Amino acid sequence: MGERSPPPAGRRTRLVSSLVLGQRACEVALDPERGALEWTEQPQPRGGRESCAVPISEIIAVEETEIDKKQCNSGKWQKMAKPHAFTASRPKHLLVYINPYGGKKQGEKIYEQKVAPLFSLASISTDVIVTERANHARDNLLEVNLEKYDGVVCVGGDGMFNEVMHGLIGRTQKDSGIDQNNPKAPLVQCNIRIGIIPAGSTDCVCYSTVGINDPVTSALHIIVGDTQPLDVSSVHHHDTLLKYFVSLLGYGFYGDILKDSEGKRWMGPVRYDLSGFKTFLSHHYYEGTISLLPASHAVGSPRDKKHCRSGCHICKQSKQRLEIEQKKNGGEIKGDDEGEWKVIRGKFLAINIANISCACPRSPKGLAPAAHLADGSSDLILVRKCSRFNFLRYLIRHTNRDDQKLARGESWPDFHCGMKLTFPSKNQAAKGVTGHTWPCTAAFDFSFVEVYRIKKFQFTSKHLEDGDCDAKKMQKNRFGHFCRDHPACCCIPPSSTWNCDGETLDCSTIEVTVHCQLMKLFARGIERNSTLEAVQRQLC
Ligand SMILES: Nc1ncnc2c1ncn2[C@@H]1O[C@H](COP(=O)(O)OP(=O)(O)OP(=O)(O)O)[C@@H](O)[C@H]1O
Repeated sequence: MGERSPPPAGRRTRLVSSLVLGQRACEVALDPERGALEWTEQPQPRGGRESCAVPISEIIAVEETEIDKKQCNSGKWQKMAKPHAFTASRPKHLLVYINPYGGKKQGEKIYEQKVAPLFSLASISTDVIVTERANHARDNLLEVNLEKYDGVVCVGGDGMFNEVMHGLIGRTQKDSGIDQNNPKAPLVQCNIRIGIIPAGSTDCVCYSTVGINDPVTSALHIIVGDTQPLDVSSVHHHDTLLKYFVSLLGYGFYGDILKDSEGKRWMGPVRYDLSGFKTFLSHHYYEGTISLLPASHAVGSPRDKKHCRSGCHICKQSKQRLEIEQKKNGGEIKGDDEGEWKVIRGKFLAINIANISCACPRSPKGLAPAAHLADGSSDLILVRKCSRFNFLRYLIRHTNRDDQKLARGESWPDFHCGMKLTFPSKNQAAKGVTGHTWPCTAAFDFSFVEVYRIKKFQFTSKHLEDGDCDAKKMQKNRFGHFCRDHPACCCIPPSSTWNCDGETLDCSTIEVTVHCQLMKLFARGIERNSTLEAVQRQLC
């Protein structure tokens, strides 16, 4: 480096040099205007010239060699004098929590073999804590001196991320004197970013925010200091905070599956398939009253095809509109000024609130394909009482093609985090197996399914509205007579359980509030032309 080429008219000086890549000679240029390092092959006698560029902000380390040295294969990577100089957002010091028991118990190995060497190459120093019990990371975050860290990394699955998130949100509110038990309290945004190194069973949050479950990709997002804001919802029972969630809050079908699977932990992930099958057969519905506050600020709808992608303009616009709305209300979240509540009563097989798409490798589109990561809203999906056959069609349709064709070789839904889709084998495709045609186009188009984009939500189970005496009557009926509607179990349970990001909640009466961009991740959202985009395109 060091040679200067004459600057093209109207452009700033570029730093130009040459580089030998194997047998090929390249011209290398540092272009400050584009913020890119470009290299172009010298023109070949037979023509053809390849050009590549990498954003300067994504360079992790530089190898330094002596100019006249013919052989430069020392393999020694030099750390740059100012390794963090490229962008101010790069982390220098990280706090890392590893769950040694998450997923296939590979957390420590994944971190040591795939992530730690990259952090070291990028001159990032770390304090590593291997957790010794559940909630170790959460409790530690409530006390540790966070000022010296530029980010927190969790190595594990969704449960581990949830723990770290609860620790950071709790710590931020505690430091700011905010009462988390007050459902109307405006929570303070957490400024410290979380990086997720996927090492769990599902890793839905990582998949929905990065587009792939790959420890190296996640490590690179952390190193280059990417930032992805993320909405978080709080769940209260009267004046008590129950939990926060970022992906799914489900009542009825998904709550019952989780409840049933709890006693089968020893079976591993297959327990969800078994409990799912059992819950599907029992076909329980639950009565209750839903009150929802539509997300009037949100641009778009749960039915549109504008999926949340890197640098999403829908998230940006929605946040701006929400801020204007809140300023109009004097910066406070006040009851009536926020909009008109809608009340829905009925019998439901499933009530799902999705903060994000809930995509995962087994369900690449997710439960709510159009849900956004940071628009201050959630997608509410109500599945009203319907026949078992129709409910199965709905479950299968979740990972179905939108063009009215059921995926060829369709299979039983995957109940763990979404629905399973089976593609035809090459042989089947060659034989022209094309699948069936159903009368509806997408999961949300069934007459018994309703979807809303919301910012607040309340639910009261019918047995609580009617008073405890009705619940007692139902308990009595349990052994009294055969239940016509529910032959599988002989009675209707008075209420289901809420499945809150994979954990059960004890209360059925709850209040949910979406907090716009409460958290920040080391991620950049799903990029266009990513692996996930390719899979999703295949599905549409
Ligand atoms: N040392 C530990 N011993 C026991 N449990 C732990 C420990 N560290 C963390 N946990 C708990 O283990 C639970 C599950 O962990 P994690 O999410 O990493 O894996 P997983 O359940 O296999 O993956 P996923 O949540 O993606 O399905 C978390 O709720 C976390 O609180």
